[in-house]
Parts: sequence; structure tokens; C-alpha cells
Amino acid sequence: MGSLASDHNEDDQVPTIDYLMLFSPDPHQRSKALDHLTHACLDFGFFYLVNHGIPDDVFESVFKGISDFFDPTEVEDRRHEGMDDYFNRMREVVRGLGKAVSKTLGFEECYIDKAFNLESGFDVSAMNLYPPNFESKGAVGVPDHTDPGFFVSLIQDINGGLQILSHTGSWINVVNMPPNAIFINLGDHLEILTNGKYKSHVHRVVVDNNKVKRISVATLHGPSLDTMVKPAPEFVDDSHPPAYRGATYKQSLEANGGDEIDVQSSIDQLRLQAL
Ligand SMILES: O=C(O)CCC(=O)C(=O)O
Ligand SMILES: [Fe+2]
Repeated sequence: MGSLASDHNEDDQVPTIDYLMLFSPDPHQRSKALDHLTHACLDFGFFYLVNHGIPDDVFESVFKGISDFFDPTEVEDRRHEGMDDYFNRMREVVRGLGKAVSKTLGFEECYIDKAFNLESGFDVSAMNLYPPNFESKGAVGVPDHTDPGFFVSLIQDINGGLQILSHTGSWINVVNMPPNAIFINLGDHLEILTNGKYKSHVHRVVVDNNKVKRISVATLHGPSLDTMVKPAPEFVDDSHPPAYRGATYKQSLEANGGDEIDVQSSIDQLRLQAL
């Protein structure tokens, strides 16, 4: 395994997107915010989302629920209520963001909602608790991967550990996420739909710097399972032949083998060889 403390780490150059501004009634503000989002999607593939309207206490109750869940002395409790509230609110934020991202692609705002049939979208959440682990230098919490789905939303109780590979090939330490921001990462299926225009970025979690436990919730927001996802005709032409084969979301979640849906990336299996 290579060195994780790479020479090329960059401390946090993650764009910040103001959700409210994307829907500002002032057309000038709105268009500035959308330009900013276009830049974040094209040149980064990830960003901090602020002003999303999910109250702080909703995040707090999710972290508390996860903390209790991993605590063997804690009995089964009411954690599900807080979780459901969080998931429902996050889904709404993500659908709103889909409208804005549709516009950055030059489409009507319902484009992503329709392309992925988000009325019955398939979301999966990973709830992670990383214990303090500063003795095992270089330990990998989660190895390099991209995620299926069109957006991944991530919340965390403290900064530190998440690294994402930038478009220039350097690992960015995600360490300056504002409290109660949502880290949004574009997923494999947005990359497929846009024929590689909006890319899904490799990320990982290192735990060697954690002095205290860290909790995160990563939700993979996906199309409905029966949605056929393939490069949309708008992104395909002679100089941009289709770079991925089409598959239903379910098929792509099964493409790693086995008969079961797994929620690992299978974008490598869907990539077509360049002629
Ligand atoms: O915990 C994190 O910061 C990221 C976890 C992650 O990438 C995932 O669950 O897909
Ligand atoms: Fe991930």
C-alpha cells in the first residue's frame, strides 16, 4: 500500500454552494449562484452545501442515534424518528439540488427528476462511526472508491479523515467543512447520464489523525431501481461517443457479481472501451 500521507495533499479547496441563492428571486443572484454550481460540478465534482434549511437539531439527533446504536450499553431506543426526519428532509434538499444541477446542464429544472424517476428514487445510507485510531498510522477507514447514485450527501459530526481526489490528481483533505453543511459528491450515475461531463470522484477515509471518534452519514441518492441509465443523447456526438453502456439502476448495482444488489461502484464494468 502506498503512503497515505501523500505529498500532494491540498488542504481543503472545496467550493461552497449556497442552496438558497440557487433559488433566489433575484435573477442576477440566481444566475451567479448557478454559475458557481456549474464550476463546482465541472471542475470539482463535490462541494459544501450551506443554507439548505435542515435545522441543526435534526443533524444532532442523527449523530446521537448513531452513537447510541454503536454503544453496547445503550438499549434500543427512539432513534428511528430522528433518522426518518433527516432522510425525508435530505431527499427534498437533493431533489431541489437536482433542479439546479439540471439548469447547469442547460435543461429544464425537472430534467434530473424525470431522468432518474426520483418520485421512487432508491436511496441507501451508510452510517459510519470511526473510533479514535491515532496509533495505527496510515490506517484506512474506507478505501478508495466512487459511489453509485447521482448525488451522495454526507454529514459528519467533526472534520477530519475524508479525502477526495481532485480533477488535478491531488488528494484534498476535507477538513474545513462548516458545521451543519452537507458535503455533496457527484455519483457514478450522473457521470453516466452526462457521458462523463460531470464526474464521480474517488474518495477515501483515513483514520490515523482521529483523536476522537467521528460519525458520518453518507447517503447514496439513486434513480428508481428500474430506471435505465445511459448517456443522454444531448451529451453524445461524433467527438463524444457513448462512454458507458446502459443498464437499469438495479442491474448496475448487481454488476459486481452475485445475485444481490450491492451498493458498490460498478462504473468500471459499465465503461465502454474507447475505439
Ligand atoms: O465517512 C466518510 O467521510 C465517507 C464515507 C463514504 O465515502 C461512504 O460511506 O461511501
Ligand atoms: Fe463514499
